[in-house]
Amino acid sequence: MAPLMEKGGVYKVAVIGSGNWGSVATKIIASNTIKQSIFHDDVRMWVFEETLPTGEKLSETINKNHENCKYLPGIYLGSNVVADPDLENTVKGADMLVFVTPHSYIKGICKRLAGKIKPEAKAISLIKGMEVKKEGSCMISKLITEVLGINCCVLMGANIANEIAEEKLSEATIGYREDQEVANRWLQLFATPYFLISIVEDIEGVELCGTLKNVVALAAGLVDGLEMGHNTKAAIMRIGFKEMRAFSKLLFPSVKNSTFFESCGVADLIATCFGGRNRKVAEAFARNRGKRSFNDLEEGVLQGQKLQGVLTAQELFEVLIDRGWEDQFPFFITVSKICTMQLPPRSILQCSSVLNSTQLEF
Ligand SMILES: NC(=O)C1=CN([C@@H]2O[C@H](COP(=O)(O)OP(=O)(O)OC[C@H]3O[C@@H](n4cnc5c(N)ncnc54)[C@H](O)[C@@H]3O)[C@@H](O)[C@H]2O)C=CC1
Ligand SMILES: O=C(CO)COP(=O)(O)O
Repeated sequence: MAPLMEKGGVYKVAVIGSGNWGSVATKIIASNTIKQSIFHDDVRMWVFEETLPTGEKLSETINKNHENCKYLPGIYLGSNVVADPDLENTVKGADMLVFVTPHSYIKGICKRLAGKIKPEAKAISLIKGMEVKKEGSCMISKLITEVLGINCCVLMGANIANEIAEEKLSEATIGYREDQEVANRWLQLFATPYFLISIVEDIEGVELCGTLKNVVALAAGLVDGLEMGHNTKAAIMRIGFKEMRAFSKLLFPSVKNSTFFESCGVADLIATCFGGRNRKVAEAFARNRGKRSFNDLEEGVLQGQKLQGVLTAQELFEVLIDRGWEDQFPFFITVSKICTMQLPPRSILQCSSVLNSTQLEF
């Protein structure tokens, strides 16, 4: 296999995205590039530019204070992080591209980048979501590969960004297809003593775990908002986990059972159902008895950060209907109908008994 770069070369890293996780990922990467001679010290981070209430531009304050005061306040990113509002300039000459934006924006970003990146560049997606097209569903890593023509791995896991920002111990999973050498290079870029990473050859399994757990987290938040207690929440998580696995294996028969027991699987499900933003906004939704929409609550509760689960639930609904699988996934169907206010939050409790009675095995 050809080496990723000539020996003695320096890999230049660019991060596309600078939200909550994007900023933490950049901090981790910047702490590693400065220590390891195979990487170029500077890490360029694309900022979707915005003007702060002070009148300053977000990218300018990041470069001045080495802190993302909007999406990750109080955390030093590293003096080798360069915030850049110019997308094309951010990726210029980069050998390693880290994609970490809300999934709804990624297609537009990739289209803008087509033909502007090094042909031999490698990518990794930290994005938890999928794209639904007329021809069927498409994982984000595949979309990146298709539009940019480059290899793309994924990194998913129980990774509540604010906790990793404080360097509290966490694990993550890198998923790859065929080229383990590339996956190892990504591990070198991300691993730290507080961020422990395993590698699995099951890119779809890893990415679907990261994507689908956001829908289960919404259900967990609904249960919290309905004040149903720990047993009900555990039941909802178990049923959701079962549908995650069944759906993943129906969509990609190559998905491995073992992937669900990596950090990207059961661990991320637990972390997100207890500490994530999807859970938080869904709890507020249930407390408001479904009278305020998710969009409305997202704006107020997250202040610029974005939910992935609601859009994913809708995308999942489309796939299930399109494939005629709706009867096999009552939990996913119910969550999506609650999100669009076709069903009240309490229906989450009814759908679990339906599923238990069907006893579907996958
Ligand atoms: N925050 C977390 O704890 C974790 C997040 N993730 C995943 O990382 C991905 C990115 O999430 P975060 O970094 O947390 O972002 P975020 O939700 O904190 O922030 C939203 C980001 O979207 C940007 N944005 C707004 N409008 C835009 C537009 N029109 N075009 C492009 N960008 C726009 C904002 O500038 C901001 O950077 C998501 O897929 C999420 O599921 C994964 C693990 C942990
Ligand atoms: O993916 C996450 C943790 O691994 C974060 O989930 P939320 O987007 O629900 O905060």
